[in-house]
Amino acid sequence: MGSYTTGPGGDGYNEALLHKTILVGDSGVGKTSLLVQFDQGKFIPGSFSATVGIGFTNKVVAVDGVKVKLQIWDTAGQERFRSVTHAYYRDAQALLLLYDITSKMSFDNIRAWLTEIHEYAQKDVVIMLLGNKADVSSERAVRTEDGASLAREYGVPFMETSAKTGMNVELAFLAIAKELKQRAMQPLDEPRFQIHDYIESQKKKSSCCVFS
Ligand SMILES: Nc1nc2c(ncn2[C@@H]2O[C@H](COP(=O)(O)OP(=O)(O)OP(=O)(O)O)[C@@H](O)[C@H]2O)c(=O)[nH]1
Repeated sequence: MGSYTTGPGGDGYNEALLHKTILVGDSGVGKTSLLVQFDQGKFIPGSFSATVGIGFTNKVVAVDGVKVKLQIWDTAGQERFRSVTHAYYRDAQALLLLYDITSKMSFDNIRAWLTEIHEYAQKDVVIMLLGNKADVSSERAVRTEDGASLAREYGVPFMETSAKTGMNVELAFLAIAKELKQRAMQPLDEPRFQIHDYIESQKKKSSCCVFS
């Protein structure tokens, strides 16, 4: 885990170290689309072109007046690239694990992904489960409560997202950035930041994020 320097940055924020975050999940669940939506605020519809290998995007998020730099690695979901991506798990401070709410198989594979994560990633890595493509409600194959229940079982935060509409995309990355910043900077005698509570309170604030 990186520690922060305290000198003021040129833009009024304190300088911060880079936090490595990795997007993982089956091929086609929307990892690249989620990153493009977060980075550029757009969704590129059309034919699906699978990621080959791995690449990253740097993104700076402002958390309570502190710059948190996320280096977000987009991995290829296809099985044949798995050994390449394992090598990147070790240095990751956060992992966003995606399934597609219209694909039961991508959801069923989440347990296998979590086994891999526990095998290759650091013990204290921040994990968040995301059910993506929440905009495609007519083809839903995984109930919201099943996603929430699996997340509870593994003790990880959960939300549904849409890389298409942008629903909860910023919230997911912001929650990760907050958690990483708090872990690095929070004095020991202060109450710990609760990522679950933060996500639930933010979901309630926004009518876009309430599932009924
Ligand atoms: N409707 C809808 N389509 C989405 C969403 N996210 C991704 N897609 C579509 O799903 C397909 C796969 O998306 P990608 O972002 O390439 O998936 P990926 O997980 O990066 O796939 P790999 O690179 O093979 O691991 C594309 O056709 C996207 O346009 C979403 O939230 N809603």
